[in-house]
Amino acid sequence: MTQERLWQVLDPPWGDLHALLALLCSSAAAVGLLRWLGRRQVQQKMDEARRSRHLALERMEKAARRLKQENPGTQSSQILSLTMVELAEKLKEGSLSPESVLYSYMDKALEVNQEVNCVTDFIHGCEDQLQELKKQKEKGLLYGIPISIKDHINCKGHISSGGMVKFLGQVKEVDSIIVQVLKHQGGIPFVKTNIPQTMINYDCSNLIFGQTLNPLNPQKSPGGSSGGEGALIAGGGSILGMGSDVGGSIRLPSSFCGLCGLKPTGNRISKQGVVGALMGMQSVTGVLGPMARDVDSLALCMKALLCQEMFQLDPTVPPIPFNDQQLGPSSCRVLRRDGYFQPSPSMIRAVQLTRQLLQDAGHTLAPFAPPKIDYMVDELFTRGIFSDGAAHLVDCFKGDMVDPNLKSQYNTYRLPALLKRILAIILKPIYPRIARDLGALCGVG
Ligand SMILES: CCCCCCCC/C=C\CCCCCCCC(=O)NCC(=O)O
Repeated sequence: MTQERLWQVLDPPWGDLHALLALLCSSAAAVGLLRWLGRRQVQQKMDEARRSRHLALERMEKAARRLKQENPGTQSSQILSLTMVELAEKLKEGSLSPESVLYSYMDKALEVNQEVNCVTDFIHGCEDQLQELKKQKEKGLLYGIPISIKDHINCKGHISSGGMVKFLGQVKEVDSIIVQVLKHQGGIPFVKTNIPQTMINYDCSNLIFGQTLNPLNPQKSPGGSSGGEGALIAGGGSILGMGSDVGGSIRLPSSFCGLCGLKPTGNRISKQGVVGALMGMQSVTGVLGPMARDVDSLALCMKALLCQEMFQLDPTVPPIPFNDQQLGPSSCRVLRRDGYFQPSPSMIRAVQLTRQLLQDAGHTLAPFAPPKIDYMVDELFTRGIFSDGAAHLVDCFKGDMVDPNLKSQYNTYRLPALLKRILAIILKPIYPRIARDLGALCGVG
């Protein structure tokens, strides 16, 4: 009776329940088919990107072989053992040729990549650049230095994937400003390196290019998000790399891989020409910066980057050159613990040793305790980077698959704000920190 009345009200054109069921089933099948097609499209794009990488690495192998044949008698192991400052000097005085240095690093990078999966592309224009260098009237500060570039920093003729399917196939038509300046200073960008999907992560894995391992211990992560850089430089396949950092993406992989990394002050280096998942946030500034084996290399790189070329190409960068003076004895603050994360015994020991070394080198040291650490982390940092409630970040996953390493993070980001707030209230007595994270993930407004 009720069913009959329902049919009367609905006045179904199909006539009976079977037709309704058939419609429901076929709708479900259509949805399933569309999803399957969508996933297949994503899979095809990822396969295509992997094929391109494979071809690029084959091309790199051939180029290295050719350069080797053209420069017989080069002592690659000797070149690879030089510090960046020593290498720069030898290149400048002409006792080493940019060709021999480039192919030594290309060879080594290919070897390291086999072990830890850190290279995503070969910047084939580096061969033309060897010729360009010969035309430059003055030898720049990075003359002939091979440089690795994090995936998301645009290089002409290459994609910047950000570890996301949505950026695949978008070949960049111009170099980012940082790459233009590196080239202006004689540097030779030669490979691009792996990152985690979206780069908002401290590991280094994405579904397109896979997981990067730590060359010091392949059971471990190199850290992220500039993890491909960390792994390649620590493995000896690059002497200088360009990374980026919002909340640790240069500092963490540098630390995990036993390297030096610098997160410069916001807007010190132009960010024009990079892709990312967190665009436009103003309160927490993302920056590009160098990673290398020692501090002198970072200083040389910063000196090279902070030049007229950079200030002219991007007038929003304050035209303040590198200040050599500050490399002398200085007054430093030592952060023994930040009051938020528990340091491991090895970290405590490392800080103590560094403190001693700095003191012995004549620096004046004083303790430093960051004020209001909980407020800084939760309210200024987390709420700052997710000021839109992580909406833009969640949007980046549309038409993509989520890397298993990011699943729990992603699922948390996409909870409705009301649910995040309710969960925060429930979890507050047991897990106050997670509760504060959830509150901060609601964003502002
Ligand atoms: C049960 C799961 C709970 C998940 C809670 C998630 C809370 C997330 C809070 C903060 C995460 C912040 C991650 C920031 C990573 C930043 C890395 C970075 O610097 N990337 C920028 C870059 O590469 O340029």
